[in-house]
Amino acid sequence: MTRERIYLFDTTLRDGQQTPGIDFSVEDKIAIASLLDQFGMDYVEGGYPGANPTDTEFFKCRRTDKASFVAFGMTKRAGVSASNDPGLSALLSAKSDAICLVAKSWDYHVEVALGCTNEENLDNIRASVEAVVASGREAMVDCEHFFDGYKANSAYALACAKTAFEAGARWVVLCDTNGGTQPPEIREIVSAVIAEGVPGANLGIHAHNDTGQAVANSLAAVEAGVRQIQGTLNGIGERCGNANLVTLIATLALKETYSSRFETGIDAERLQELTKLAHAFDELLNRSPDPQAPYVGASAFATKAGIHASALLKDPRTYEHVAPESVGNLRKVMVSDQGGKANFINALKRRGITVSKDDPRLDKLISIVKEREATGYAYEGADASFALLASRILGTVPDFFRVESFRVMVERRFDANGKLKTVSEAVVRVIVDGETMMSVAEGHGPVNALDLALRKDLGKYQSEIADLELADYKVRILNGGTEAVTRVLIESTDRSGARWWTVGVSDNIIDASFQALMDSIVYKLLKNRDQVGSIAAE
Ligand SMILES: CC(=O)SCCNC(=O)CCNC(=O)[C@H](O)C(C)(C)COP(=O)(O)OP(=O)(O)OC[C@H]1O[C@@H](n2cnc3c(N)ncnc32)[C@H](O)[C@@H]1OP(=O)(O)O
Ligand SMILES: CC(=O)C(=O)O
Repeated sequence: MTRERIYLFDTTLRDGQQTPGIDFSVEDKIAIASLLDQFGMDYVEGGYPGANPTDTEFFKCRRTDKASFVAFGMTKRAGVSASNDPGLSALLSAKSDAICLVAKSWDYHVEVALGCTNEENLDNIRASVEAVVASGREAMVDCEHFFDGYKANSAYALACAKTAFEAGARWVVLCDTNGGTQPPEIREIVSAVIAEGVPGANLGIHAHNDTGQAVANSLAAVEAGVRQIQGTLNGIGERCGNANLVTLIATLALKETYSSRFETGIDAERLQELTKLAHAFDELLNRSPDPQAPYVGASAFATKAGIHASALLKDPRTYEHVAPESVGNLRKVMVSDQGGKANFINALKRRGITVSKDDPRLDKLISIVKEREATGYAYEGADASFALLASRILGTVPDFFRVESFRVMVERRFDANGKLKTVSEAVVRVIVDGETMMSVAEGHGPVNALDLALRKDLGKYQSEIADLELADYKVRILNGGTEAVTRVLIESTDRSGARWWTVGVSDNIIDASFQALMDSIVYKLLKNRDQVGSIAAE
């Protein structure tokens, strides 16, 4: 059976730009447009030329090779001709393959926001689309508030959509601008528009996520007949965001109910780069990827429940709706107080440690992890601390060095210029091969000072940890009050690009940090010797 083509329209650089807290530079836009283009989107909407200097600059040249490069802007205003409307002129002079015009389709908005008559608005739509078509560009119209407009005055909303289509718009995009419409309403209204003469092959959907239904609404619209979906990477966008194209791409490709009837421009091979795309985008935004993002989150194929892990290891299909590798993600079986033997055996196997199910040391490891987690440790997020603990229980870890004592001071004082300053200083005494070394360091805060002092002089191991860097530091207070128990998680990295997490728990934040720092250094020394795991493999 031939499958119908669904066109993917990405508005990350336009509606995504309307996300609170997100502000793209021209360089950001160039990088993101290139990611989207290479991934295989059909349309990349770059922004609103004429609205701000960034977007005007961005549209000075075409920014995609394969995808159609789209400029966004509003229809002409009432009372001026298309050729005399400055906004439309700016749009027409932008270097784009297509122009997406936003048009009012709710009569209430025409009255309140535009302050013109319904007829004038229809005329604005018609004249603007005709101007775009005359410029040789593909025209499309985002019918703003289409679903709310349809519910208030279906004849007028339909008239707007039909006017756009009859004037030559390749796509008439039905927008759930306020994001409150529900999937059954989307299905019913899209079907009515098609029945009124705008073919599904010319209809698109633009859904917002204000009730968490943007993806479901987009799919409902596809089921009812639309053939273009607008959305953004990782669902960014105004307020609660837009339909998440990452989720939609995977669903359309991997769920039989859609994949048997539809295809997008993303083939199975490209789909395996989906996780990379989603994470690369977060990297550009300088934010951590959402671990629970469908398909691409770090937890999307992770399990810490013992019952699940046991079955999953017999056959992954027992607890996975699709194979993680189909979207370039990974299966993760974690260790925690929710885990049974299967979780632990699998976690150890990943580190090259083979241990049999009836080995009493395995029971000991499980009970220590469970006891420690009860006091606040969290090994599922601290892989390196788990590896060290397992290595210590199942085998041995060399005593590279011993910290005899440490002292951390925080002093608030006036400096030589009379400026009030808070200074942190740490002193650490370390014994390596029977020799005591004392290091002193000042840091931005007490933990930084302790870290610097600890890594300042490790005798014969010093050169080995020269490339060790702390990448992240997370503190979690496990119960309230100033005497609370604190969990510290530290992410470390080195020149090889490897990253590892370690954990410390104490009612003293410095002590908790010290434990995590120590684990990180010892892990690094083991790692340098390729001994992570293998020392325990007996
Ligand atoms: C649902 C959406 O996401 S639509 C996209 C929304 N995105 C943005 O607004 C971001 C970019 N916008 C901007 O930078 C500015 O709003 C501009 C440059 C477009 C316009 O700025 P200004 O001319 O100062 O107008 P302002 O923003 O105050 O108000 C919008 C104007 O556009 C008019 N307008 C709104 N939609 C349309 C439309 N579809 N067709 C014609 N005119 C419209 C409004 O009536 C209002 O006109 P008024 O100034 O005569 O009252
Ligand atoms: C056009 C648009 O972004 C909307 O209606 O939501």
